Amino acid sequence: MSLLDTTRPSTPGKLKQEKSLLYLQTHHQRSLRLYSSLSKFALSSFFFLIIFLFFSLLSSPSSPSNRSKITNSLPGGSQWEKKVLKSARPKLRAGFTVFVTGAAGFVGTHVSVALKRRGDGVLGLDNFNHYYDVNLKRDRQKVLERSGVFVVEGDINDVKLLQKLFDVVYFTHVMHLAAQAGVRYAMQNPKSYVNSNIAGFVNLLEVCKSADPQPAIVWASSSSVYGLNKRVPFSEKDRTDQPASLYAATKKAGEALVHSYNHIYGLSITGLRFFTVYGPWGRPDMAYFFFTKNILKGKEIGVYETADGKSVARDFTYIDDIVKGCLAALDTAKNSTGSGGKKRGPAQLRVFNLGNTSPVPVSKLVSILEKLLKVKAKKKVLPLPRNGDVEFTHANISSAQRELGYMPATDLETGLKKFVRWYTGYFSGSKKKKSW
Ligand SMILES: O=C(O)[C@H]1O[C@H](OP(=O)(O)OP(=O)(O)OC[C@H]2O[C@@H](n3ccc(=O)[nH]c3=O)[C@H](O)[C@@H]2O)[C@H](O)[C@@H](O)[C@@H]1O
Repeated sequence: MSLLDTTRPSTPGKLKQEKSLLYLQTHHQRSLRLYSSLSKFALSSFFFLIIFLFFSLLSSPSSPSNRSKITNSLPGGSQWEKKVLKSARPKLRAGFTVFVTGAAGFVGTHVSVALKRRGDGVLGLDNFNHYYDVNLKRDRQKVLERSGVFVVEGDINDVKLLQKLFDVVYFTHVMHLAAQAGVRYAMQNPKSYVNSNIAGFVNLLEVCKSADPQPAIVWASSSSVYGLNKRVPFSEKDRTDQPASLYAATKKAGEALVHSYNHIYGLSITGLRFFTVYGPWGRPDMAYFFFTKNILKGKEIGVYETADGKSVARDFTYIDDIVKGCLAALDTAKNSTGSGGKKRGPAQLRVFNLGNTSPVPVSKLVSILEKLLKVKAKKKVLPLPRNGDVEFTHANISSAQRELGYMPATDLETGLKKFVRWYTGYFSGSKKKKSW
């Protein structure tokens, strides 16, 4: 319109015609210009888009090369399978191929490293749950990696994953240590105990029973199955039908489950009743660990005593002794007799106490820690809460001694010294943290 406004027509009649003609012409020209610049813009945008898509396809994770890299490192991918096979391959010809569940746990890490060191193949599995500090589990995983043990991140409740692992590797043995541990936490989260210690265990047994050939299984039961048993020292022949906690009940359930899998499917199974295992890289939910932490921080610690005024006592067992017992159980395990879910004959079924045979009152544990840490503890004596704790534990180990050659060699003071050395190194952030 501005062009029309500035053109002054000579006659008014002509003006209308000229004006409309001029309007049509200029409108047409403007439209042409507009269309041409629009089409130029569209064309260049189109080219720009093509170039952008081309480069983003090249660099994006979904480009064919990257995509295959990612899928290869996921469970089932070829890189992943390579790692699994490398870790599981024994160095020695007669070496075992052991599947260790709960491999990034306290006992799992120690057992896996010991097996790998002596030349067995080890594949780990761990779900890295948040029951306690995951950083500690990740640091244990680094230790395992340095020893050549690959830990698959997954849960024993994941049947497909277990199946996949058993398809890829022929395991001669399974060392089943994955569990929801801790006596007192069972009151807060009972389901997690049922989920891991019963449902997860059944999944694992199902996969093992169908494997061809079947592996021999060694698994972690607990001293807590003795519950309210009063006969001391606790013998494998004593009654275990009075669990004092849900945790103990799920471990006892595990013992009943393995009986049926042994009976029906011919799986060779050995249960190990661990007695309050302690040591470097231990579990922060256990008393010796959080007592150390709280004593060093000047915080109060609650020391339980029985109704008649005695300190509760535990048959504290050092980790290295437990590792020896686990390896001996694997070494003496006979082959399973079934295959592909069918039993061919009776199979081995064993249960052993792995303890230290010398119960120590918790008050004594505290005085040893005070001496080692050179700090006086702020103790508060409390009545033993009704949360599933038992008053004392004491292992009779004659059966393990006879059949496994098990002989604990570390007393509580020596073991705690090693724990305190590790603890102070690890939490000071020094390079010692990285050493095993
Ligand atoms: O061997 C076992 O059967 C069990 O050993 C430990 O269970 P627990 O012996 O209760 O070990 P802690 O929780 O470290 O307790 C050790 C002792 O310290 C006492 N305690 C615990 C906590 C506390 O605040 N004060 C205290 O005096 C307990 O009553 C117990 O006598 C493990 O946590 C279980 O997973 C394992 O199965």
